[in-house]
Amino acid sequence: MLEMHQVVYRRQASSFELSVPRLTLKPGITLLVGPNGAGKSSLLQLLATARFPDSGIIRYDGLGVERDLAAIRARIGFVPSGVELYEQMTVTKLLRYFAELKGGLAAGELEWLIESFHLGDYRAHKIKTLAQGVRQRVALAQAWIASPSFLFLDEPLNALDTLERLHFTRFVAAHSRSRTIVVSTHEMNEWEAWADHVLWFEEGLPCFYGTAEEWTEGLPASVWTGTVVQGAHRRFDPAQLLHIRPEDGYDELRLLGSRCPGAGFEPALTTLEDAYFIRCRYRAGIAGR
Ligand SMILES: Nc1ncnc2c1ncn2[C@@H]1O[C@H](COP(=O)(O)OP(=O)(O)OP(=O)(O)O)[C@@H](O)[C@H]1O
Repeated sequence: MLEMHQVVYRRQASSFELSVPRLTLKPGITLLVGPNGAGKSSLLQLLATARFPDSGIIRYDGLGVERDLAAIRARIGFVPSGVELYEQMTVTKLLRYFAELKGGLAAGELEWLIESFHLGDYRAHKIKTLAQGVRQRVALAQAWIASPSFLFLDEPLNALDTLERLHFTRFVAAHSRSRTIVVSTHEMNEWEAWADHVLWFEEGLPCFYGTAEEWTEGLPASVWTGTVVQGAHRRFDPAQLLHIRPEDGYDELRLLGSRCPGAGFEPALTTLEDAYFIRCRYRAGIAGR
């Protein structure tokens, strides 16, 4: 359990302020979403103890940084955005080095990391020679050293190819039980099947935290799919339109609306990303904002 209480953090050399009055993050996968500059990376840096708040408290299963920083850090795995790795080290040496910082490798752990993150072909390769996606896999692998209870992943799918994205999201899901994992992402669709909770940030403030079901329920609009004659989509507000697929003589539409947009339309399942669009578009109409 991860608890934040009256946390305020002001970013130096900018007017940005992050403020979390009260928030308890539950075990499982929490998707951290919000626009550029909302404070997602800043929040993850605070949670990972890479930065400290100006005021307020963060507790990790009851432990606080003022007394138990080393013990807390030993239980955290962190992948910052744009992570920098030691370019001259080989993959094996780098993983061993990160493991030393966390108290050493358990028996078989190095092999498990190399296998889990598909790094077998790169053991003896220097970091500077690796493609971006392979570097990212090394960055992800180091976060799993020592089986952390808390994982903070800043846009972890960046640079991964399509198959590796699927592999990684499945891997995280398979290892999310009894861990608190916070994943910042602009790609909600890729986490659709695995997200337990959603945390929405805007301008340094949390404006929603709840289960994935709560995120998609009770919204002021739904998603509708249907067909219209070609060009007729122009009668809809462009902000409502999610997809337009031109077919032979007609357009297939997917759009947001508080009621059925007309004959030939039917309700569609609201995805996590749809709910994000709805919440942004109808913000003023959503209670609790
Ligand atoms: N290195 C920096 N120096 C000074 N200010 C910064 C720096 N990085 C971010 N900021 C400020 O902090 C604010 C929050 O940035 P942050 O990176 O936490 O947002 P974010 O939600 O992660 O954005 P993105 O989706 O683009 O990654 C930014 O608007 C910016 O003003």
